[in-house]
Amino acid sequence: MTEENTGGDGSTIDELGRDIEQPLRSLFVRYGRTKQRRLALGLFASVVSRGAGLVTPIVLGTTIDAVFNNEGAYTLPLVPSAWLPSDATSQFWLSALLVGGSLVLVALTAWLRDYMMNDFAHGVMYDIRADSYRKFQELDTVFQEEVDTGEVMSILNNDTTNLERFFDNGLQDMVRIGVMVVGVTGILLHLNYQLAVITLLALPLFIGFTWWFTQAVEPRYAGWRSSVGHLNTRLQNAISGSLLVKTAPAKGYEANRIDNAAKDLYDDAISAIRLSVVYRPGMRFLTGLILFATFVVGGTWVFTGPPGPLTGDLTVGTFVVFMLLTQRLTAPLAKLSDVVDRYENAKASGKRICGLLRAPTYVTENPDAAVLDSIDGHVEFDTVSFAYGTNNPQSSADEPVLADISFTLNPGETVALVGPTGAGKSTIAKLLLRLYDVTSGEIRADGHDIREVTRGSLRESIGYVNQEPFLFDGTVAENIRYGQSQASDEAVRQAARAAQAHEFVENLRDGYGTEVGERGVKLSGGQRQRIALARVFLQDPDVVVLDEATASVDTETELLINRSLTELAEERSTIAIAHRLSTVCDADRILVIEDGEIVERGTHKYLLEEDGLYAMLWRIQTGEMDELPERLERHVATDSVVTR
Ligand SMILES: Nc1ncnc2c1ncn2[C@@H]1O[C@H](COP(=O)(O)OP(=O)(O)OP(=O)(O)O)[C@@H](O)[C@H]1O
Repeated sequence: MTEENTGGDGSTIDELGRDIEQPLRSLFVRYGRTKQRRLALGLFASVVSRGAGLVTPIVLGTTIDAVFNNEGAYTLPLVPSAWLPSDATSQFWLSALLVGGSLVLVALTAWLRDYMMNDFAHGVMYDIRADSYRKFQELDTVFQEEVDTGEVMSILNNDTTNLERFFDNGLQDMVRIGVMVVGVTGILLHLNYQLAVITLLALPLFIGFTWWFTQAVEPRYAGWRSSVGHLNTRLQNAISGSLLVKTAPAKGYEANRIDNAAKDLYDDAISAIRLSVVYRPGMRFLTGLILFATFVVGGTWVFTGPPGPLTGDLTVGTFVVFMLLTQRLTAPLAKLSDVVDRYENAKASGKRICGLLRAPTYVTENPDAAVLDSIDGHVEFDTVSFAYGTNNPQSSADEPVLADISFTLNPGETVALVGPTGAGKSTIAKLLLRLYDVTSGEIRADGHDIREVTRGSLRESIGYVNQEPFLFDGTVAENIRYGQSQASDEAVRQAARAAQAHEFVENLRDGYGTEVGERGVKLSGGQRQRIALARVFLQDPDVVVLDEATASVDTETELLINRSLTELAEERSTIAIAHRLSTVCDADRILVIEDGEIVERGTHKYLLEEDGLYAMLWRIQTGEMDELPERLERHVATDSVVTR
């Protein structure tokens, strides 16, 4: 499996993993290598443990014949006769010693096997989980936007659990089956090859039946895993949008959609299970058949001598050993169905995990990228053009969104971006954070092309606050400290004071230790916004990007927040995006964006005098104009894209 760009065939994770022939081997090679010693020890212990388990039935057979029935010599496979005692008492005690010793050996090696194999399996799964998340985090923003959250959750959760089950128990069962088939077959052939052939006659049936099952079930398992992802996506959407679901007019709409996704999952699961319920009992029947055939042929042989074309003697002892060993053979063979079932399920999951791991990235980090220590806040956009599709060839969003954007932000200055909805303002901010790469042109921070500096250091130098700040489930202090875990309590308080948050936080039930709930639901929109601002104050960046930071709060809170925004912008280079022009009329420069282009630029006063789009927007907002001019109506009616 390689991680380089795969290009072409669709964008979903299922599609990316579909052509991988051996996903489990790929994952095993990639993640198991560093844990080879544990695996080797585990496998060795497993072989010894299973082998030692065969000692009891073998010893039992020879003891019955030679010691109790006085029939035949006291022999043991692989042990020269000269080493064995000749009197019955010594033979009996040697048998007792071997049975007791093998019991101890089985217990010790079983412990070593379980310890090593579990350590190996869980270690591999830990690496796969951590890597899958890291990979998802590294993926291009455009790709992340195309993949559903539920889908990724189901890969990180359900698919890895499926794989864990296989690496954990499946591998052990495979070894067990291998040792039993090879070991027991060898012993049976050694004891009485003619009866052994009867016993082993059903083996080709096992193989054929299992082959049929794997071929038939593989696509069904892939469909099942994919349906789990779809249902997760629907559930995730419905749960996070539960307010809309509750208040939307069409009451049963979401429930119906979940119902449909659940029904698809049911259909796919049942279609795979239908095969599995034929296969499993079928395998059990075949194993029973082996036992039955051995019992009937062997029993007749002991009673009346060799049946049919068979020749020679079969002693009671050998017959007992045959039955005991055949049981040891059929029990793991019956389990083969579980292993194959688990393997096929894990294979389908493995494909999805590999799909995620091989997802191509286009916004990549230059290996020689410099670390941006601290910048003096000088930012330049130089003839920047952008289309979302260029960051992901599979994307259909290939229309240009920005064209020839050029402007300079000098240290300490505030540049405001205003303009109709969909004009491209937020896209400009996201390009500066390198969430996407420009299609052409260049963005420079302190003279460095931002593609030539590490993304981490670039983003550390830029504080970003948007309209819907995200809070994690945790305390107020943890949220302010997010990403800066070393910050002292005093620094957190100071940041909260600067963000006008300290007072309300102190009044919460547990002050800074108050739990904010998932996504901060226990706080109001304005409170969440101030916590997010405190986070940026603590970060103390050189450049601040405020994307509609006050859009979702009431006028009183806006006044409070504006006070802290002014403080935040002081001595820092600031890009402020706003619809409410009153919040940016003091900016050093205002850029008016329309259809992805800068159509006007200047100070508030200058732009009013120019009497262009800005003046039009201003008059509407101040109530001087109450009819929407045609130029603006067009923007509301259509989604703006660059038209030339
Ligand atoms: N992830 C995306 N993939 C594809 N197209 C996008 C994406 N995000 C935004 N767009 C498109 O890019 C254009 C500019 O969007 P952007 O969010 O930059 O506008 P905006 O000026 O910030 O709008 P608003 O003022 O409404 O926030 C719009 O046509 C939008 O549909």
